Amino acid sequence: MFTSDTSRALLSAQGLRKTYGSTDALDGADFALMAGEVVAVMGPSGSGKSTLLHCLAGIVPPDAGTVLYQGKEMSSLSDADRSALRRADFGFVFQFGQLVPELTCLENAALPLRLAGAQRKEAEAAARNRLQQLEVDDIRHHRPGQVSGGQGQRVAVARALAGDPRVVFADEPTGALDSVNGDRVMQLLTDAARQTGAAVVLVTHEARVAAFADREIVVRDGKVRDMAGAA
Ligand SMILES: Nc1ncnc2c1ncn2[C@@H]1O[C@H](COP(=O)(O)OP(=O)(O)OP(=O)(O)O)[C@@H](O)[C@H]1O
Repeated sequence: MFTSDTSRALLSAQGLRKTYGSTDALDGADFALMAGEVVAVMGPSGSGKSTLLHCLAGIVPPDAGTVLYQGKEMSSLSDADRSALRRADFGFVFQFGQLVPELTCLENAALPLRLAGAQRKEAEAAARNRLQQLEVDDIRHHRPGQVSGGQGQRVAVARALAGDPRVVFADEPTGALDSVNGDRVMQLLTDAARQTGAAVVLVTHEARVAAFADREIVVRDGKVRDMAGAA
């Protein structure tokens, strides 16, 4: 259930504003995410969903408003500390184009851990666990160009989860897949997140994708509307 008690939230935002030229991408958006919760962010095209996700993840600085992660204001961190936080605590899945074509699926899944300083063996062992969980361990030696769209997205999810993040940010993770593959990716993503205790912020246009979440919110004209009980 949605709560305005942001003091208990793992990640929260208040009064977020972000303007691009004359466009108000966010116009006073509030948000709260509890630990382990899967929240779908819905809304029409151009309503501000991706901008909200980028501000919550510390990728884009809001023009006004605050983002608190574990009670700490993101804007108070240095760029280096924010990057370190993203590497340690956050995982990311996007619609497409996120796997490095020259690396195998296993190397791709292990990449964030390698970038965070883990040894190859240790990083690849953790990545293999996630590839198994996402049912794509068999294609671990393939390169992304040699696997299907659904398999590639499962590798991307395995990569996002390999470092045991507290929050996974997923922006239209099934947007390039047919409904059968999309549903499978969503089932595996949400099962794995629930098993590891990761919270998920899931941006999607599609009600069938949002149905995998615990709760839905709608972004409209840069503002957030809670949809608890209205699904
Ligand atoms: N980097 C940018 N430069 C200029 N305008 C931007 C930028 N990012 C977003 N916008 C604008 O801000 C508004 C919100 O964009 P955003 O991508 O957050 O919406 P969205 O709800 O995720 O849309 P979609 O569902 O189509 O992906 C749109 O009008 C968009 O054109």
